[in-house]
Order: sequence, then structure tokens, then C-alpha cells
Amino acid sequence: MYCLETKGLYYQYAQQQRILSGIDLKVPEHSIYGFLGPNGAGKTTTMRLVLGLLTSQAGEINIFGRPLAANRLAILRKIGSLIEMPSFYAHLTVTENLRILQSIYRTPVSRIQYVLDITGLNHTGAKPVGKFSLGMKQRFGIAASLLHSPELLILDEPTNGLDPNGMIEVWELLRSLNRQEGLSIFISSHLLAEIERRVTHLGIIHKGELLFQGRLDELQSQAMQYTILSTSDPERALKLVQPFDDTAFIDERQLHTKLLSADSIAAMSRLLVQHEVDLYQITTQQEDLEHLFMHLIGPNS
Ligand SMILES: Nc1ncnc2c1ncn2[C@@H]1O[C@H](COP(=O)(O)OP(=O)(O)OP(=O)(O)O)[C@@H](O)[C@H]1O
Repeated sequence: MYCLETKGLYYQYAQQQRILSGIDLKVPEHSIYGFLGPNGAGKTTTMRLVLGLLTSQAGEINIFGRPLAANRLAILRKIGSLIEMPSFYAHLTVTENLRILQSIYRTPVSRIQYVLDITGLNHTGAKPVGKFSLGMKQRFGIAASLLHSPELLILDEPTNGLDPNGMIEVWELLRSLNRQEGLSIFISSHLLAEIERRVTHLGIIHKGELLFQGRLDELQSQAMQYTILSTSDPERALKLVQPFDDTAFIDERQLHTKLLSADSIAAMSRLLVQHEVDLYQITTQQEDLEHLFMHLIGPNS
């Protein structure tokens, strides 16, 4: 069962400017779904549509199995969100800020202490939120989004601008919310390194199109295998191999080719030796996730 599913989601801010062209998201229940894409890919626009902050122009949005359009309020009550920076009264403490939100949401008062404990903000005392570090402000934003006991959290680049420690703290919090509370989390980032190993599922968006969606191991299985040749003259070796593999390239003075079979490796080594290029080493390697990501989104991104 998907807690969030879109079909053919389409959006443009102005004529001739297509931002999303048919996004089919499938966010499984209880998953941590990383929504990855470079700046301007369409992540925030997708999240705004899913939260009803922008009016959908075409396509379907189903949340907890029901169409958003027909059940907006009931659905939004089950979602916590943080899009860009959290809003707060800068001169009030975290508890005072949460008390205001608690009275708006009409959630039990006891929930305030609970979200303070779970986000580690219970020792901030009389300090006004305006004086918090960026990491603590983000944690306040997550605390506020948890106040009404949501089942799905939608977070738009919540670690943007945080130092490595702040980033680790936010992720530890998200992981414990997912594991202990069973919360489903849909989180965007433009950094593969940040979300690989931390998410259960991944969607890669680029120029308004979803290029990949699935588990991390499914993405890994799309990685290219390369034969890597270490030679005395990589440029000459490249010229010799190119007629047989026009995708061959040099990286760190080593020739990478997709020619993998034993026969083609034997033929390549004969060719190089015939042209007086010494062959020092032949290895095979699977493309790492970072290269696979770059490969998916293309060279000029
Ligand atoms: N209000 C707006 N009016 C016009 N164009 C917009 C508006 N908001 C966003 N865009 C454009 O839509 C495209 C997608 O932006 P969006 O913010 O959804 O991407 P993103 O993946 O979240 O990127 P970032 O990580 O930079 O926030 C960009 O080209 C952006 O300039």
C-alpha cells in the first residue's frame, strides 16, 4: 500500500514552461522515501502540489489511498510538513511557540512534551527560537510538524545549510521516527551522498521527469560494469579502442570501456601490444552510485 501516489502529475507556472511532466510517485507506507534531484528539478513544486499548496493542473494525487482533491482536510490532518524554513515567533521559546500551534491544531497539551522529548528540544529553556542555531530551528520545524500526530512527514530539504553534525542529528531523528513511530517520510535532497544508505526508497527527478524510482539495490543493479585498462599511453589506447566502443573514456589516466567479454579483452590487449602501448593492469569495476546518478541526469546538469 502506498501512503502517497501520484499519476501523471503535471505542472507549469507559466505558458511554455513545463515544470513537471507526468510524475508517477509511489511512496510505500512506513518507508523513508528520498526524493533526489538537482536544483530546479521540480522537487518543491511536487511537494507543494501534494500538500495542496498549489492547485494541481493535471494528474491524480492519492494519499492514504484517497484522492486529495475530494478529501483535502481529512488527509492534511494526517500529514506533517516542513517546506523550506519553519515559521515561528522569534521572540518566544520553543514551548511557547508549540503552545500556540497546539491550540490551533487542538491537539492534547501532553503532545507538546512528547515532541520536545523526541526532537531533543526539551532543554532549551527560556531561549527564544530566534536565537536557535539553524539545526535547532530545523528541529523545531520537525517538532511543530509532529504536533498533530501525523502518519506521513513531507520534508523539503530539511538539512539544507546544516553542518555535518546537524545533518546527522536530523537524520537520526527521522530514522527513530520511522522505526519507533512507524512514520512514513517523504524527504527531498539534492545530495546523493546525503540520502544513499539512509533511505529505504528513492525517486530521482530531473527536469520535471522521474528518471528512477525504487529501492536502492534496484538502482544499484542498473549500474554499468566497466573493464578498466591501465596502460602506458591512455590517449593512444582510447583511440585504438574507440572504433569498438565509442562510449569508452579516460578517467584518472585509466581507460574505461564497456567491452567485457573474455574475447574482447583478449583482442584489446593484442591490439594495444601491436601498437606498442604497454598494458599494466586490467580490472573490472561496477559504476558507483554517484557516477550512476550523474549518468542518469546527463552531463550538463
Ligand atoms: N513561483 C514560481 N514561479 C515561476 N517559476 C517557478 C516558481 N517556483 C519555482 N519555479 C521554477 O520551477 C522549477 C522547479 O523549481 P522547484 O523549486 O520545484 O525545484 P527544486 O527541485 O525544489 O529545486 P531547489 O532544490 O532549487 O529548490 C525551477 O526552474 C524554478 O525556477
